[in-house]
Amino acid sequence: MTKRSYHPTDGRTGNGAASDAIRERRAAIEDLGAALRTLLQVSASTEAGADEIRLAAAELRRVTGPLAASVRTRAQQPSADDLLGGIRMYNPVSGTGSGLAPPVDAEVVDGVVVGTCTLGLAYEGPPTYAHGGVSALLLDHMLGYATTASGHPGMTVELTTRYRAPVPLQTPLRLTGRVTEVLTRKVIAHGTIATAADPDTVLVEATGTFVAIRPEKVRALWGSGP
Ligand SMILES: CCCCCCCCCCCCCCCC(=O)SCCNC(=O)CCNC(=O)[C@H](O)C(C)(C)COP(=O)(O)OP(=O)(O)OC[C@H]1O[C@@H](n2cnc3c(N)ncnc32)[C@H](O)[C@@H]1OP(=O)(O)O
Repeated sequence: MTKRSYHPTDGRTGNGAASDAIRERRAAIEDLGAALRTLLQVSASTEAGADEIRLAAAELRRVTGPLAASVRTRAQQPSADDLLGGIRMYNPVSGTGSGLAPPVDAEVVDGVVVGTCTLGLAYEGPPTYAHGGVSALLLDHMLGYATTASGHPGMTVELTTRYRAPVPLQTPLRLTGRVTEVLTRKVIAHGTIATAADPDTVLVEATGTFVAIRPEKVRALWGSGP
């Protein structure tokens, strides 16, 4: 069994060349991301009174100030990222620095991307189950990971999701993504969501088409490059 994955702070980095300062900053970003995730989940589930909620909101605005003093623009990539090394700290699905990300932890096992995550109450759609758009987000990521890992990166041009059964919150999940067909510029991939306890019962599946970006499109979208 062969496995491949990337992680920003435990040495499994893309190029292994991060300086101590970058590693330290990534660890701090992870710390903040973890705190934000806890906050997001608690904020979506707290039954505290209005006074406590207002107090927390004021405190949060206060601590945001120093961070907001130095921010990047849309045109700048995060200095802690390593695009070619596969490290994106703020990816909204897998980024350990993102409060939005569950985060999904994924690795390639024998050509299939296998991911795990648990969705908290902040991702609720129908009561006690995940929002369907969140499932689509997770699957788009798994399929995109699979196409990139197969050496055929591209952008999603079509994603078809089939919701067979609701995805339970606060339950460890198992996600998969695999490339099923490589055409000239198009790659087709398929992915699934199941619970970790019952991986053979597919709750949601998706098929996606990804298109390799032509150099002129790269220039049009990102100028000299993202
Ligand atoms: C260990 C290894 C670790 C690796 C570690 C990686 C980890 C990291 C994982 C991150 C995973 C993130 C995964 C998220 C991926 C997004 O979410 S991407 C964001 C969402 N997608 C977009 O915004 C794309 C929007 N679309 C576009 O900008 C343009 O369509 C594109 C993609 C630039 C292509 O434009 P274009 O070059 O002008 O394309 P065009 O020549 O018109 O069409 C090319 C082909 O595609 C076909 N096509 C175009 N549109 C469609 C369509 N809607 N349906 C079907 N076919 C279509 C055309 O028919 C044509 O096919 P052929 O005629 O050649 O057979």
